Amino acid sequence: MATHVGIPLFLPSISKEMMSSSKPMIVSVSKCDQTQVSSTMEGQNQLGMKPSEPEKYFKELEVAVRAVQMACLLCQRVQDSLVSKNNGQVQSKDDKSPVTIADWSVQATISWVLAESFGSENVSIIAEEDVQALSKADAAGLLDTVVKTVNTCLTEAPRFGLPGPVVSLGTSKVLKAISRCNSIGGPTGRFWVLDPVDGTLGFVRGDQYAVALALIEDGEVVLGVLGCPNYPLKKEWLSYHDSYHRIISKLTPPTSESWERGCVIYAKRGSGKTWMQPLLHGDQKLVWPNSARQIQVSSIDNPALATFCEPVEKANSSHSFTAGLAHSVGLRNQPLRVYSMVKYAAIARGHAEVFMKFARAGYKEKIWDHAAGVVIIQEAGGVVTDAGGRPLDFSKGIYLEGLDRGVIACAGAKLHEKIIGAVDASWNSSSL
Ligand SMILES: Nc1ncnc2c1ncn2[C@@H]1O[C@H](COP(=O)(O)OS(=O)(=O)O)[C@@H](OP(=O)(O)O)[C@H]1O
Ligand SMILES: [Mg+2]
Ligand SMILES: [Mg+2]
Ligand SMILES: [Mg+2]
Repeated sequence: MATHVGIPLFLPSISKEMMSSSKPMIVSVSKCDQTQVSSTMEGQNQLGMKPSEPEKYFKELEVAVRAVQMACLLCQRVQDSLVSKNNGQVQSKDDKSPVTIADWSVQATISWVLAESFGSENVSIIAEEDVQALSKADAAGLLDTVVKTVNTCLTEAPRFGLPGPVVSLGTSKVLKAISRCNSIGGPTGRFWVLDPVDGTLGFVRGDQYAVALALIEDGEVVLGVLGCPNYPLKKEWLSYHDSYHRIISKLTPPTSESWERGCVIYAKRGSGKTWMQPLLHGDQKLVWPNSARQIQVSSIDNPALATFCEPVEKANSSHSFTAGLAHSVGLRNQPLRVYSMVKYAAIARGHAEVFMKFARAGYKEKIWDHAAGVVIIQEAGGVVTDAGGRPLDFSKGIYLEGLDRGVIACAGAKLHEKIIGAVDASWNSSSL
C-alpha cells in the first residue's frame, strides 16, 4: 500500500482561466516538486496517472475533491448543531424520508462551485434534492438558514483552493443552484451525479453519512468522490450506532492526528487506484501537497472470515434475505449495518468484504446512491454488480433501470461468485 505525503498534485489554488478551459489542465510543478513526484510515486501521480500524460478528468477530479472536502465541513457543522442542540431542522419529504438544511445547502454549494469552475453552460447535474419544500410560503425561515449555511461555507472556499463569490449569494442564486441540478442523464454526454447527503437518516441520528459526487460520461462512471465525515479512526467503531457522536467524542483523545475522523475517497475509472485523504480539521488549509494514500480492498476470500455490510433500515433492504444468504455461503460474522455509501467506503478501505442491498419489489435504486461508490470499489480492486452478475447501468436516467434484484459489491471475485450463486439458489423461495 502506497503512502503519499507531500506530493504536489493539485495547485494551491486554481485560476478561473484554468478552470473555465474545457481542455485538460496541464499542471506545472516546480523542479523540486517534480523530483518528489517521480521518486515518491514511482512515476504515477495521485490520480494514478503519469505526470506527463495529458490527464483526462484531472481538472474535474481536482474540483470535485475540493468541493466534497468543503461540503463535508458544512455537514459536520450542521450535524453538530442538529445533534447537540436538537433544533429540529429536519423536514419530511413526500415519501416520508428526511431532508435537512445540510442536504439543500450541500447541493447548492457543490452546484455553484461546479458552475463557477467550468461555466454553467458546460455543467449538467443530477442531484437528489429540489426546491419545492423551500419555495413554500411558510418555508422562509428554512430558506434563510440554507442561504446562510451556503454563504458561510463559501466564505471558506479559498481555504480549499476554490473560487468563492465576490458578494454573498442571495436567495434566488441559492435556489437556482439547487434547481439547476435537474439533468435527466442518459446514455450520451457528460453529467455530474450528486447525493448531497446520503444516509440522511444516519446524519440526523448523529451517525454515518456521506457526500457523494460522481461524473458520468457516455453512460459510464468516470470519477467518484465520496466524503465520509464520520468515518472512524478504528473500523470497529463503524458498528456503533445510538449516538455515535457521543461515543466518538468520548473515545477520541483530543490530541489525535487528522486521520482521527472522516475521509474523502476518490478514484478515476481505469486508473486501478483509489485514494483517501484526511478531512481538514480546525483551521487547516487544503494546500497541495497534501497527504493522500492509496487504499485497497481486503484480500480475505474465505467467507468464514469475511464481514458483510448492509443498510441499517430493514425497510431499505431485506435483512432476513441477506441473513439466509450469509448462512448459505458461510459468512459467520455479524452483519455490519451502516448508513449510506460509507458501506462502499468500508469495502474500498478493506474494512469489510461484502455489501448487499435487496430493496423491496418495486423500489427503483437511484444512480446517486451508487455511482461514486461503484467506481471507488472497482478501482480499489473490488467487484460490483447486480444480483445477476451484470454491471450497474448508469445510462438510463436517474434510476438503475434493469437492476436484477439487488446490488452486490465484494472485495474479490471468489466471494462475489459465491454470493451470486447463493442468490440464485434462494431467490424463488424468498418472499421478495
Ligand atoms: N424504501 C427504500 N428502499 C431502498 N432504498 C431506499 C428506500 N428509501 C430510501 N432509500 C434510499 O436508500 C438510501 C440510504 O441507503 P442506506 O443503504 O444508507 O440505507 S440505511 O439508511 O442504512 O437503511 C437513501 O439515500 P438518502 O435519501 O440520500 O439518505 C435513499 O435514496
Ligand atoms: Mg442517498
Ligand atoms: Mg441524499
Ligand atoms: Mg434522501
